[in-house]
Amino acid sequence: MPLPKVVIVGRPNVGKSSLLNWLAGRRISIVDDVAGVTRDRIGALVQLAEEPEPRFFELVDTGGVGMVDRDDLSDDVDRQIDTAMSEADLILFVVDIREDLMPLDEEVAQRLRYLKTPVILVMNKADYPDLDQRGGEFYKLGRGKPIPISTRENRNRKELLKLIDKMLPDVHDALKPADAAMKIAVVGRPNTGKSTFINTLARAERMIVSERPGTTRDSVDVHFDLDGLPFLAIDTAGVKRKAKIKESLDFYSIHRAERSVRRADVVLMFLDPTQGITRLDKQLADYVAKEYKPCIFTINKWDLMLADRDDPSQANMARFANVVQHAFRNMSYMPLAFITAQTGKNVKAVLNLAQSLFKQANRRISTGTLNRVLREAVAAHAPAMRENRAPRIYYATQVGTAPPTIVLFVNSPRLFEGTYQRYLLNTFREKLPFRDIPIKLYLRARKQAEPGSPRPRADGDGAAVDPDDLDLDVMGDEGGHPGQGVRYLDHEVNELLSDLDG
Ligand SMILES: Nc1nc2c(ncn2[C@@H]2O[C@H](COP(=O)(O)OP(=O)(O)OP(=O)(O)O)[C@@H](O)[C@H]2O)c(=O)[nH]1
Ligand SMILES: Nc1nc2c(ncn2[C@@H]2O[C@H](COP(=O)(O)OP(=O)(O)OP(=O)(O)O)[C@@H](O)[C@H]2O)c(=O)[nH]1
Repeated sequence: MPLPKVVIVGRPNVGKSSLLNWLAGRRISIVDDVAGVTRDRIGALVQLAEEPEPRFFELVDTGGVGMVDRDDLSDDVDRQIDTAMSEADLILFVVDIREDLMPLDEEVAQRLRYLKTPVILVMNKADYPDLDQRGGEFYKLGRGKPIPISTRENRNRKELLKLIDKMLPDVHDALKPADAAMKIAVVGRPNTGKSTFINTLARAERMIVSERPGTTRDSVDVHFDLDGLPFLAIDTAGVKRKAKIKESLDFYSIHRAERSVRRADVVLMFLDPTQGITRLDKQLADYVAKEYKPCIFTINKWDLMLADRDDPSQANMARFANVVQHAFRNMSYMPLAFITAQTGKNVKAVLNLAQSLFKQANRRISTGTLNRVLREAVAAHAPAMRENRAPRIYYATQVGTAPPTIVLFVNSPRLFEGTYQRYLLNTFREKLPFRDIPIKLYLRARKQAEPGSPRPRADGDGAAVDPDDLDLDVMGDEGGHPGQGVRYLDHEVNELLSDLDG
């Protein structure tokens, strides 16, 4: 079961980040008084049901995703909707009840109109009940009965959570059918051979290929079958169309690549070994990591690196693997594949590997297994004392898939350093079937050692929040160790496609 995702949209300054902090039970908020402050998308884990069967959803604030161009706020709205569209199970559309209905509110409503995703219209800043009646105007947005709330005065938090609980579609139903195509995004700098790769796939006899328009202009989604497994290469530019404008990886194409990444189950990040690695490659890889997408560094044009026959290919691979590991040191779990798109060498193998990553991302580990691995990890290397307090881990549970999302119940999240969290993540990857993919880790405070006993709630509804009882921000998969876990893919046996061009 994937972790249900609730995404917040709305024009600047309506209180989107305040809402996120308030629902997540955070006292320290990351709120800024300046409208449209650039910040990264942030997420938090919100608990719906208590133990013994804790139930969570992930709340994502899309405000200020990427750059916000003040002159073109609708571009920002576009990005929010894009994110919501590709990720949300439920959307919280926030407006400011103390202001009139703004054109930008209407623009958001307009864009949401075409989505199937359920939407709750949230009127924020209803600091006292008299303000609620101002909300009549927002019925115009065509979203039914809006709910007035105040993050500042802590009004209607429980009511909103109840509504979210009711509206959140049963994610079991939303599960992909087993035979659904795996979506792969082929991204990378211009000229790295992405189109050649797709064309090679499209020409392969045993692949049934069909095209249909992708989400962006000039792009298509290419369906194909490989050994009975359906694949979908998304947002592929100009398949079979050889004449194309050599666009630089500018703002537009980064935007487009990011969109493909968001839609993808697995990303193939193309690199050209003859060109080295640039800042733009890093920017793209960072985005992939931030989205917790399984990814294969696909080093194409490997034929050119083999030109020097004196250099054994393995040594050459190891050298380039080192370069990649060094450049993307936080992403050492991502496997590498060396391919020659032009001849088809390893093209099939890279797709098999993608399939394996896809499976890993969708695996669910039982709480028993997870806690056995956790106990062993802690026994091998206990977290160090901090602030004269002993960090304690009670238990862990996997609350979602794709990415695998694990909640760790601890005495106080503050006591756990990043390095210890990374140690746990690496251990999980090593001992659980998550070897090649990012894992999301949340730390949550609970006071008692035994699951099942009541814990104080970081509820916000009048209850005092213990500063320790705050959600620690998601621990990303950062700071891996260069050189660790390098895997090459160069299966001679998988050269079935190698004579395509012949
Ligand atoms: N009166 C009142 N003000 C609020 C409430 N919630 C948020 N605010 C204020 O509204 C302003 C904007 O809040 P943010 O949470 O930064 O809004 P945002 O929608 O995330 O804004 P952007 O980051 O620009 O997209 C801040 O000054 C908050 O203090 C509320 O319930 N009542
Ligand atoms: N030697 C060699 N050349 C390749 C290989 N794959 C692609 N090329 C060449 O690299 C050049 C760029 O390939 P494209 O497939 O157009 O690259 P792209 O990434 O789609 O480029 P954009 O559409 O500009 O983003 C072409 O001249 C290809 O023939 C390969 O495996 N080996």
